[in-house]
Amino acid sequence: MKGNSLYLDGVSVVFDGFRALNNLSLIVEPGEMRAVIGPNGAGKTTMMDVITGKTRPTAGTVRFGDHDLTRMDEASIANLGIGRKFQKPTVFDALTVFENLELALKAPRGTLSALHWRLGTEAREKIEETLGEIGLAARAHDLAGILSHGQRQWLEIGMLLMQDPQLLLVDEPVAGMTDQETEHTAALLRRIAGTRSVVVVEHDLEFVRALGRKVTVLHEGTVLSEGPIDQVQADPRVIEVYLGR
Ligand SMILES: Nc1ncnc2c1ncn2[C@@H]1O[C@H](COP(=O)(O)OP(=O)(O)OP(=O)(O)O)[C@@H](O)[C@H]1O
Repeated sequence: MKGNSLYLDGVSVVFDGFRALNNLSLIVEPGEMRAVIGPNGAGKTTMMDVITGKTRPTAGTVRFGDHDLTRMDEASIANLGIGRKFQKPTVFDALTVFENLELALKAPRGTLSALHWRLGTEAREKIEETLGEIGLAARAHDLAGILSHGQRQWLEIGMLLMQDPQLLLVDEPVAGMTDQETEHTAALLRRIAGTRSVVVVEHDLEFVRALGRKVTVLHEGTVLSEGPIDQVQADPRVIEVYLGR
């Protein structure tokens, strides 16, 4: 499929002599969904920060297709189509679900006034398509403030989708969710991946299993193990440093 691969090669991040990332290499293909797990302090957040330009690597290559992300600022990286969902939702409680999605739509630039109506229709269609994708069509005109924790997380994912990302980085999406919400989130992310790449950082291994995709285990800033969940869970190195604790 078309789209860009995410390519990290030999990436290190050193904070005051401490190696948060240590020669990390990782490739995420266009349309792929990758789960990243690892114990506290493994470097998962730092990896996301390096991809989004929040943290500059001390060494190594970070590319998205032909773009060298180490030379770009956060806004330019976001404009390439790399979206990040943090753990804490930032939806507007006093607006409806529909209005939150509308607000997240990129304002069309340099639009002629004659095109406004048509673009308005396109925007509405896009919002409706996204409502379907995140499973909140029936809640479109409810205030975001009355949504459940899980529904707010889905709305936030929807707000990112409004910006047509090529790569979505999702940080601990199921923390605090009910089992049913967790299952719904796995299905939602499986739907989203395919037309976009998705990198999910998560502690909940049952959720990672439900995603059913390749897993990367980080430890001490580098890749300890990579493969299907059954394979990494059976890897003695993983059992020793992470799963067995
Ligand atoms: N700005 C910073 N200055 C100094 N050390 C930092 C900084 N940011 C992160 N670290 C350290 O780097 C290591 C990796 O942190 P990181 O947050 O990337 O791990 P993580 O895998 O996301 O952990 P968690 O699962 O707890 O969120 C940790 O030991 C952390 O204390």
